[in-house]
Amino acid sequence: MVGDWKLNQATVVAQNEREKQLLSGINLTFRSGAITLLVGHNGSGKSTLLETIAGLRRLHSGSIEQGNESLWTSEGRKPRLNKTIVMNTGIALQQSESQWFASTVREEFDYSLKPYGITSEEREKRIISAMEQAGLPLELLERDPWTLSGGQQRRLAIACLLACEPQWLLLDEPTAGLDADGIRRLCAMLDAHRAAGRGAVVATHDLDALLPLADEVAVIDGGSVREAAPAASWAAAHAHDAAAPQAQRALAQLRAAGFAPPAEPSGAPWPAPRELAALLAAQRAATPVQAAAAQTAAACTAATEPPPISAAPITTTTLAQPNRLASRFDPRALIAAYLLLATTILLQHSWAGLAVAAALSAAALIPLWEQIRPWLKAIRAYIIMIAIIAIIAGLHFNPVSFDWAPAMQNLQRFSGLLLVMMLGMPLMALVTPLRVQRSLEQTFGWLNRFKVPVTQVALTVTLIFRFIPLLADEWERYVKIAHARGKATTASRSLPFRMLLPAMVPYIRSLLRMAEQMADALEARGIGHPAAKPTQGLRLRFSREDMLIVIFAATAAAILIFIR
Ligand SMILES: Nc1ncnc2c1ncn2[C@@H]1O[C@H](COP(=O)(O)OP(=O)(O)OP(=O)(O)O)[C@@H](O)[C@H]1O
Repeated sequence: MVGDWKLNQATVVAQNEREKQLLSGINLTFRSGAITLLVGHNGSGKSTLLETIAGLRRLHSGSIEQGNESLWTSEGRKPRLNKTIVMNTGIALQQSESQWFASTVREEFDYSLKPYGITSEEREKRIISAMEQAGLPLELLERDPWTLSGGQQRRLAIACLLACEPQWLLLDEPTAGLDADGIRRLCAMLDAHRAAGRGAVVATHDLDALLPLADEVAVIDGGSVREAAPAASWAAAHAHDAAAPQAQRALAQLRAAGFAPPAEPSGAPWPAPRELAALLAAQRAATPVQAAAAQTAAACTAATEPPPISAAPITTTTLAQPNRLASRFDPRALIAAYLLLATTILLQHSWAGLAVAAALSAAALIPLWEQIRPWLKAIRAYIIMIAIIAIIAGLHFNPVSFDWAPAMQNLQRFSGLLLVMMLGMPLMALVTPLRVQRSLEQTFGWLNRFKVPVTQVALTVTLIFRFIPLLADEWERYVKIAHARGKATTASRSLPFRMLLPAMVPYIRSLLRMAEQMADALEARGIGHPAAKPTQGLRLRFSREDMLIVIFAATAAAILIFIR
């Protein structure tokens, strides 16, 4: 039997917004030989917590231990994951059905089992047993995993985990997409896992299926633990709230309006559904239609609000802030400013010109530092690449010497490009795809008269714009999957070289699928229909701030042309 998981003041911040806490000060113990459910609203932090326990997210502060061993070790230059714990733990991420790396189901098992170095007989035995437990016919072993149905892929994800026989299972929404038989098998598997003295932490909204099986429940809210209790007592006190918050609010309103008797301390905490329906019908009959509708709407709104927090307080930084920056500026001002600066930077042929361009770019970028931060690694890689290219350009081998002129020429050309790229980086965060589409339609709509397909071009540009950040997100997802399945011990974002290629191939396949979906989206949104109307609901207006941006860019461009 392995040790319990202990989280001590575990805090995690968003990778690209370090002031945003995703988990704050989590103190929890997950008992070995027990099943713990993580419950909470959408976005409360359950997946983040599971990924943090699995070492797929770095801790900002605090510690995580399994038994007496720490999850993170700092031997050597960089923090690494504890190999024993990594091998003990199996995680199924939220979209575990879209994680395939190999061309057949059998090879998927091989990929998952590779880090364990078991014999081929043992491997075969485990594969067959896992397929049977998951209810998958053995003839599927030679099929391409992507051709299985959604539910079969879910079952396969669980089967791949089972084959590794981990001591700890971390499951994110494991019942999603499973039919009744799949859920029954999952519960039986969890039961057997626990009976063998092993532990599981399961993030779920499916209390009907999993609460009867659970030993403990931890309620996550706003990245903090709101409550942790034995499952039986939690179910007695809260199951009704979790299962039917809307109905509970409606009952409270019925009581307040005198349509339902007040709750009696010794009576049932909850009326039977039939009784509640009868009370609602009585209230409807007595209340004018509009007032009843308003009351129902209020009940629904209240039901979506998170409940008050009784334990660890949430700081304002843990709450998601709407991206106001993206709707602050007119995309036309930003694009015009970018084009003015980028063109005049590329015209510079002297170091003095580049230095002035760098100073002007810095003036524009310093207020946007938070939007540049996610790109820092890419910028560093580009600078290293420029240096290498310059050295190669200057090197002569016969005889060995270094010619500074071509080296500096290359350095100058690529430095200008770096400034242009850096100015473009924050643009993604400063505009939304819809606003870009609207700005193109509003500016060039008059060309429709001359049969120029402005709407179609605007929609295409917009979707491409939307596609670019998805590339990075999808890569990050595959890195996480490769990390978890390959049992890497490096810090979660840096994949060991040997795992890069296996992650690359499915990533490219996934991009192709996304491109197909984009083409479908284009058609669905009217790209092939000339009668389709542009998005008229939004009217962009040039503000004083937009004007200032353009004036700053025009002045900078004039200076750059002058010194060129
Ligand atoms: N890399 C990130 N950068 C910024 N915010 C993030 C990042 N990853 C997660 N979040 C935010 O952290 C919060 C918690 O997300 P998480 O996926 O853990 O929620 P969850 O409880 O699993 O939700 P669900 O029930 O919908 O699956 C969300 O508000 C999410 O937007």
